[in-house]
Amino acid sequence: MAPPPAKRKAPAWKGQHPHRNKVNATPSSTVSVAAMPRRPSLDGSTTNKEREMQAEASRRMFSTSADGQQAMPYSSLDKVLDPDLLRALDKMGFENMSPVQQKVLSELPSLSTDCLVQAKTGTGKTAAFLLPALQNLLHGKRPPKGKVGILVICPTRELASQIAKECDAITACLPKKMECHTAFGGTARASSLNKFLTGDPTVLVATPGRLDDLLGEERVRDKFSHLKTVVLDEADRMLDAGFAPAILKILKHLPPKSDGWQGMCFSATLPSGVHDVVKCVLFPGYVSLSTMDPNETPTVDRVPQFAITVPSSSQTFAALLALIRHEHSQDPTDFKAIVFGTTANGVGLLYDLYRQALPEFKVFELHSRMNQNSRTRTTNEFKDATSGILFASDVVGRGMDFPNVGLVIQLGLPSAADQYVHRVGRTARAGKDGRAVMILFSNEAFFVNANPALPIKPYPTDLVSKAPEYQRVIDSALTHVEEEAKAKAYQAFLGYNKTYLKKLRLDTKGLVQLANEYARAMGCPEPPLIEKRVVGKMGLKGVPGLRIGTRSNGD
Ligand SMILES: Nc1ncnc2c1ncn2[C@@H]1O[C@H](COP(=O)(O)OP(=O)(O)OP(=O)(O)O)[C@@H](O)[C@H]1O
Repeated sequence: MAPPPAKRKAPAWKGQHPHRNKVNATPSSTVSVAAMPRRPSLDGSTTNKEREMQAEASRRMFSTSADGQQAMPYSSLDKVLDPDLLRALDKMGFENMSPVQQKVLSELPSLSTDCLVQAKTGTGKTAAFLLPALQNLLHGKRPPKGKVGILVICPTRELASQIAKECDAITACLPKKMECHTAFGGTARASSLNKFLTGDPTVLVATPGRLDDLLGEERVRDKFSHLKTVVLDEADRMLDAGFAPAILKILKHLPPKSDGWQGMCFSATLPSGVHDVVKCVLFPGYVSLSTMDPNETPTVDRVPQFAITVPSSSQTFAALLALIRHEHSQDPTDFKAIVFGTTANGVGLLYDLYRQALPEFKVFELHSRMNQNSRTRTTNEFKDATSGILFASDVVGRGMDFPNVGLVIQLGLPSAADQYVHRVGRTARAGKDGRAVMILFSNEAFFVNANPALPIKPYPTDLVSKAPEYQRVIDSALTHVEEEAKAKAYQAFLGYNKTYLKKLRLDTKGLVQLANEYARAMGCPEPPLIEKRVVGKMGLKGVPGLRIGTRSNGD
């Protein structure tokens, strides 16, 4: 039986913090770095080469901290963080703190203070919330075995898995393994619940839907009786109209805030109203930290951003093909790109189409119409890929860390400017460079002028005039795409754009005409059939141009 781990020294940070006076709230500046290595594997183990590459990236990625001074090495926190956490960070190649990590670890009155933290995409917020929470667990009153000490809630399944892997890497050197469990939809409820109930889930990373479902059981609620920290990652998204009801229900099932658990809210975008909604998680008097100047562009400084406007939706496919070919010709080495579409079925169509139109590229698809196993497999494959094109919906629009993505393309209107920022944040991560291009058709072009804070410029090369030569490739590729896939994309196009009629300056008749143009662009000889009940649900009953009926192999 190994001797019990030596009693851990109380952290020096309870006294004067060695760095507190050196860091203030001026915006960070970061420099581009060499390619980021493959991420540490699940247990945090990395080969020496990978570790050195990450360390090199760390040295250069955050060569200036949030206040323009030299970034602090983690080795300087030997009196702040547990030595086993520091050892794991060293193995992961986290040699210097990122600006947000430095702020959180050196500016909070204590590591158990409630905080609202804003930092640009790809700058290490995950470790910035895991480290204080884990330090408190290791050096505070540890919850009894089997009880949850840290609860992290995030918007998507893939992000929950990613945060759990980072937690496993950071705790990999602890003398006693710290279990980090996940709870999200699409996975077998019974088996993951059984593991959770019989295991020692010191950390749980969950999406709201599944967590809310599980908390309906008394035996699950009992596991949270000694909760120490609750983190909302992508906090503005977690507290928006979509997720807030589930978050409030979850909080009702947890011990009351008066029990003293720490709340932490993190995001790259924090709209002004966020201060009203974080009250459900943060104590009054919580500390706000930001590595961004209020007037700074919300996207990562180094990312040149462009927009291409095509006359109508029928030129979108050819314009996208021209753009990918042009961007690849400018930087053919390790060409790794993400193309965001607006709906799952629209993304599925893009994947089917460009697999044919771009046979020399490895293409991937990720969206909510796929089963979880396929989503997980594709996520891991694209994380490890050195090149390829991922066609994705917003299921990976926030938080997801795909190393070395050099280009993000967005087709169609993002749901909001903040979503645009998060999508762009899938490139230029960890200090690396990146580029971002939007392809909009004329009705959507208002987005650029409506968001002057976004540094979006016209794309420097005229691709629209080249579209006809690419249209031939698209037309040929479309002959290999199933009619049902086109019909689903057509229906999704109607449903998505119906919510933006006012912004698109369209009436329902104009919307159907636009959708029918899109159908022609997909090579449909006539608009696909759409069921009467679907037309009714969309509020398009009686609008001319629709073909009402049941498709032979439709849903
Ligand atoms: N101190 C560090 N040294 C080296 N690499 C780091 C450091 N901190 C984070 N990284 C790496 O930087 C990348 C981005 O980290 P992370 O995903 O936590 O960013 P984020 O700020 O949460 O991004 P987003 O806003 O998109 O959620 C990851 O690959 C992570 O491993």
